[in-house]
Amino acid sequence: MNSAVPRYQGAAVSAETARLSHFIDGRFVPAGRSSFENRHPATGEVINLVPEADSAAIDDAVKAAKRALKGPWGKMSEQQRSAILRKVADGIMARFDDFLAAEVLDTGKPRSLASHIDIPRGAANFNVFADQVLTLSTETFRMATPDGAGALNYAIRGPRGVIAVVCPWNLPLLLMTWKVAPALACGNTVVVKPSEETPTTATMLGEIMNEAGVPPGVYNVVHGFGQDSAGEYLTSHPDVDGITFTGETRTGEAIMRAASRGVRPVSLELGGKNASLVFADCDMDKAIEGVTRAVFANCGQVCLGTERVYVERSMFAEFTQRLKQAAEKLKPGDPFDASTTLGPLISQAHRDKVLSYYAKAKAEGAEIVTGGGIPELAAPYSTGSFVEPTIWTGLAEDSAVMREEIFGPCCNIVPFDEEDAVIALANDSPYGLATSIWTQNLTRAHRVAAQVEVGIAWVNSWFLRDLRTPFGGSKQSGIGREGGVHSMEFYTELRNVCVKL
Ligand SMILES: NC(=O)C1=CN([C@@H]2O[C@H](COP(=O)(O)OP(=O)(O)OC[C@H]3O[C@@H](n4cnc5c(N)ncnc54)[C@H](O)[C@@H]3O)[C@@H](O)[C@H]2O)C=CC1
Ligand SMILES: O=C(O)/C=C/C=C(\O)C(=O)O
Repeated sequence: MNSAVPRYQGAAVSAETARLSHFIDGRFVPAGRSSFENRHPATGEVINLVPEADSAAIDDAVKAAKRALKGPWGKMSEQQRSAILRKVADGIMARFDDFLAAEVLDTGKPRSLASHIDIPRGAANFNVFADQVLTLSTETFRMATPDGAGALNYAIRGPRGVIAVVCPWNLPLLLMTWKVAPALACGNTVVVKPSEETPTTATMLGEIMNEAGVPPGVYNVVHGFGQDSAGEYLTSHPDVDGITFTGETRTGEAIMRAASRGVRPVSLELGGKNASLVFADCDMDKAIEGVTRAVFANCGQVCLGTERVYVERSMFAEFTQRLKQAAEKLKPGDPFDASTTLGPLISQAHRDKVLSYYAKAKAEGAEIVTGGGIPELAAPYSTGSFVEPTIWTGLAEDSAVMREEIFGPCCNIVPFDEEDAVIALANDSPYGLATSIWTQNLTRAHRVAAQVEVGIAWVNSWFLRDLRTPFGGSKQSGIGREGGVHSMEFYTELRNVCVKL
């Protein structure tokens, strides 16, 4: 056990203040130009100190990753890599409680949520891509040649090389492993830059990688911020061969600019301003349950979440009333308490941003159905970054609150009369990530799903994920798709071999 990895005993928030390390070349390395505090969003208490990588530390990590491509990792068969990835998945499950406590401390999300979604998905990502790599195929073409003998073309796949993995804070382990697992399955090596808000589980995974037999240098973790810090140093490092990023659209633009130097490929999963379309012929109970999750799960900090709810006019009043009741049932507080259903926002800075939209909604003439402020909580949660779940009606389509990604537990509900009109409203957004459609008329469901300009259209569900399916956004919500074979496409380089017979 390396002392650089904190051990979490479950719910002790203030008891443990540890110092995290980078994980470079199979070792925990505390180097950096300075360190910064990582705080528990539910209370504001410091949970660990994190080193900020300077450009020399980033260079060490990238060089280690480059060397590892030529070492035992580069010589392993798909079967060997697949077996190792399964051990990584088993390792996460064996330390489930440690990962769970670390994720809850870093994010403040309810334990019940992280134990159902974040940690199991962290393990599942490794198992899915351990399978996927074993069934990966390529094309073959036989061609005619003037001498009549012909030629045979076949494609082979190889790893792209060193992949930079830049991650956000909303689903830290889940989103990081969603990229690391396929990258490793395809034989790449990675340098991960977790969000400065949630550095712990990526660091802990280093220990699991060592135990599973992942050779040194294959998985590296460096800590720090974005611009003029670890994120920028990493994405502009000339020995990085590809960059995968999930986060805000503006950051995606900066990363594309960095990737353009040296013409490196990027995979970007960016922001959203997603709509739920609720038709009068829906199953109301299911629609309320699904839209409640889509708006408020993870305190609204999910790129796939809904911030615009369009409801057919005949049921608008009842739906609004029932969503209000569901929002008011959410219970903020200690994320380790089983009865807590609403965590805090990730930070005070993010709370300031969300509250600025609450103020804008008021200024833009919204009717506040519920919420709009900060909940009253007893210490120590009174110093956490909680906000009230909030519902508005009456906002104009061109208001800032209806156009911009807020990333908080809030939505505006709008009545509609016609199917075509609501599709046009849903599509009138610079983003194109996800939509959920609520109707029992299957013909309508297929018709609407085919017209919404998004990467993911759910019918009578939300966040129902088959990890083999294409995942990503259109318009300003991203470039490329990950998931199943689509991840394999991004994380491999194809070479055509043409053999003259
Ligand atoms: N999945 C999503 O759609 C997410 C959206 N957001 C939105 O983004 C807003 C800002 O949150 P942030 O955590 O600051 O997101 P962000 O997109 O700025 O940061 C995500 C990651 O990118 C890194 N980064 C930032 N600037 C960079 C740069 N120039 N070069 C390389 N790496 C860079 C960060 O250090 C972090 O690891 C939130 O308020 C929210 O609205 C945040 C997280 C996830
Ligand atoms: O892969 C998933 O199931 C979820 C992805 C969610 C995001 O990308 C996000 O919220 O940023």
